[in-house]
Amino acid sequence: MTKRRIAIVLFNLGGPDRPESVRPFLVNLFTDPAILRVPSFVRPWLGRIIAWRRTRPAMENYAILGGRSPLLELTEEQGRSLDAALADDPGVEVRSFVCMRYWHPMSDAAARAVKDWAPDEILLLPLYPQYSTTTTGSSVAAWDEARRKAGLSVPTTTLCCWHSDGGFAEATAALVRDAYAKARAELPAGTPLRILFSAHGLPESIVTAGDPYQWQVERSVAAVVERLDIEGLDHTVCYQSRVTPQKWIGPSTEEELERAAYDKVALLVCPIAFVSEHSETLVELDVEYREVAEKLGVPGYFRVPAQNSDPAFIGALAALVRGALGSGRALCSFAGGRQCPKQHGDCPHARLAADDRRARVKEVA
Ligand SMILES: C=CC1=C(C)c2cc3[nH]c(cc4nc(cc5[nH]c(cc1n2)c(C)c5CCC(=O)O)C(CCC(=O)O)=C4C)c(C)c3C=C
Ligand SMILES: [Fe+2]
Ligand SMILES: [Fe+2]
Repeated sequence: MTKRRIAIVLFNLGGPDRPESVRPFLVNLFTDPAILRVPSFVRPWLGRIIAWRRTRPAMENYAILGGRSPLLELTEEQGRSLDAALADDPGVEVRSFVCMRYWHPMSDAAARAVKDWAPDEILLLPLYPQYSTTTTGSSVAAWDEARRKAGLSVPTTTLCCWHSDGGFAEATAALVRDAYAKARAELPAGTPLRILFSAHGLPESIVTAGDPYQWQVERSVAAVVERLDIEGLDHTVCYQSRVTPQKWIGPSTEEELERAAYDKVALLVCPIAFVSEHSETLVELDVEYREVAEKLGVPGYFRVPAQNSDPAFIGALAALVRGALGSGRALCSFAGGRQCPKQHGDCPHARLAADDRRARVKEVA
């Protein structure tokens, strides 16, 4: 029996592979219309200026990691683990391809590699659990352009988001449970412990324009907390990595460090929007925020590791792949495996999130 060949395209952001790549990587990022929302005649100039200004702090961060981001290796390993998890599935032959948005391998190279492999079907799988126009939306748009250029026309399913997926929530809860127990064992008896679910921030204007990301982050946290099932658990959601002067969604992770110092509670920080280690976990959370927490006198600072190729997490991805195969449509795991009838950014869940956000903005005003 011939097997159906399935290409899984793993989307992630990408990161510089050496110090000289930092500036062009940042130029790619800040000239993306999904990131810099200004008229198109201004964007190439303004994007380059912002990238120029961001280069030095970014280089300092990557220097701590040996001058490069570990994201590509970790994503490739996730791909190999996913292929291994699906290797014995009957009737299909699966191969993962990494497709980064702002540094190599980017969409053009990924589309060519997929075409050379000649799949019967393609599954676009963002390694972002929550949908944002700035991440998954941008990657899907870049992929679509690249696959057209490559002359690749194969039935394609897009998994738009999997923020509340049970397998993802359970795998994440298991990592949190383990780190929580270790933190408790290290802390003096009676020291209160709070979990900070720290997600990448977004400019507030992007969220009020209807981006469902913040709403989906809150759904992810609720799904993990439900599975943790710890009585009276002290936890909160906060947002890190602000890099532009506009107002970003909050509370910021820095504000939460201050509140923890004031409340005299130790912190366990859990990245909730990244499923791999990279500069924003290894430098921002592990070095910068730890230093701030120590200076502020927070009585303890611990971190939950990112999922990387954790077997339970890879198992959850494999289950998502099995559920999505063969639909040939845009899917949203939040719809319980049913397809989103509209474009990814316009799915009913995105609208639901936007309505919810507007209601909250009105409440505050
Ligand atoms: C306006 C700027 C940015 C928005 C909006 C944004 C959204 C966003 N990003 C991630 C995940 C990652 N971001 C990474 C790096 C990175 N992101 C920005 C800016 C925005 N991101 C910059 C300038 C950088 C470069 C690093 C730096 O200068 O500090 C990375 C990769 C990091 C690595 O190790 O290579 C990831 C992953 C999410 C999930 C998100 C919104 C939902
Ligand atoms: Fe980012
Ligand atoms: Fe949806």
